[in-house]
Order: sequence, then C-alpha cells, then structure tokens
Amino acid sequence: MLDVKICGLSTFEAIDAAIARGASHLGFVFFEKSPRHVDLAEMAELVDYVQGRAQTVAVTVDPSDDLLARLAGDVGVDWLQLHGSETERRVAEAKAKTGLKVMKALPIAGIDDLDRIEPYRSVTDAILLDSKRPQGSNLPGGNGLSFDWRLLTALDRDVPFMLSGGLDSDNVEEAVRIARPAGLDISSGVESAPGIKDIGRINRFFDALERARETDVQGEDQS
Ligand SMILES: O=C(O)c1ccccc1N[C@@H]1O[C@H](COP(=O)(O)O)[C@@H](O)[C@H]1O
Repeated sequence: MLDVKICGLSTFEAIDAAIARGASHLGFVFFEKSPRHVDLAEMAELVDYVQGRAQTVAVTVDPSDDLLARLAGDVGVDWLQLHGSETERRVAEAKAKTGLKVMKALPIAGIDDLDRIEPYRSVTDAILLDSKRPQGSNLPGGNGLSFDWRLLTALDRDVPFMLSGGLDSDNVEEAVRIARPAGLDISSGVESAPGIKDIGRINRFFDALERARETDVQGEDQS
C-alpha cells in the first residue's frame, strides 16, 4: 500500500477530503514566499483538527532552531519536511532537537543526483525525491514540475522513497509504474490555482491511483 501525502493544505474541507480518500500524510507549508504558507497559529489549528486521523507534516526550508522548537512544541506536528539545502549533519541535528520524524527532500535532475541519497538514509525517516527548482522560481518545491522518473529505475530497490514533483491524476499511473515509489507527495496537481486545493481534483487523483493499483494487481496475476 502506497503512502500518500497531500501537501499545502490550509482548509478543514480539503483535510477532510484527503483523509476520506485515504491520505496517510497531510502537509502544511511554513515558507513565506509560498502561496501555500500558513503561519504557526494556523498550522497548529489545522494539525489540531486532524486529531490523529493522518500523520501531519510541517514543510520547512532551512528552518532555524527557534522554528524547529516551535513546530515540535506549540504546533505539535508528527513530521518535519526539510526542503532546503540542509546538510546530513543539520538533518540529524533537527531530528535530535525536535524528536520528530524527518523527511528530507532531494532535488533530482540527472543520474548523478541519485548519489546524494545514500548519506541521508541513516539520518532520516523518509527520503523525498522532487524535481529541481526551475530558473526564476523562488520556491524550492511546489512548482508542479516533474522530473524524468526513468532515472529512478537505476536506484537500488531497497531504497524506499516518496516521489513528488508535478504529480496529478493524469500522470500518477505512469509515475507509479515507472518509479515504483513507497509513497507519493502531491500539491499543485490537486489545486485549481496556486494555494487553492480543489476537492474534485483530490478525488480524481485518488481515483487514478486506485486504477493504477488495479492495473498493477491484474499485471501481477498474469505473471
Ligand atoms: O508547496 C510549496 O509551496 C512548497 C514550498 C516550499 C518547499 C516545498 C513546497 N512544496 C513541496 O513540493 C513538492 C512538490 O510539489 P508539487 O506537487 O510539484 O506542487 C511537495 O513535496 C511539496 O511538499
């Protein structure tokens, strides 16, 4: 069963829709330049609303020690997503300081980028593979752009990862078939405009994922 993280949530309605369809993780973005940014008070309210129905994830970019302490203390999320240029050492430090589970995002554009995964494996609870920030964008993630998933076929099968970057209901079936991820992370692909989650698109995404699972099971039966 694939983990599914719906990211960039800011309303109770979208949280309920994602949980109803089986999202395992819900992401809340703390990054002021993002159209999905929520402040810490808003994030605490959203996390409180989830009430253990899914894992909650604070998405951050090179967070300060103060922010880490507030996310672990005042907000009370389950996971920290590090989506900046955090070194392995900083990731280990963030985990030790907060006691939270940590997901490190790594940008992938070419085969050499896969070499960056191994050093992070021992200091994280999950690795998230995303596309690289396009020129001109001030967002390190949430750009709605995918990378060449065929690169991931070169990865050792015992390296579990979450796949993100430009996933939507039209491409998720192909993404799962090619990349064989342990989980999926989606934000822009379930929005009607930047930062505005669309319940219809959330439903269509999970419908497409169910079709992908059915096709996969049928494929396995024939082999
Ligand atoms: O969504 C954002 O605005 C964002 C801002 C800063 C860091 C990460 C962000 N989002 C993450 O980007 C990926 C992919 O998103 P998309 O599906 O391509 O829109 C996902 O991991 C989000 O958590």
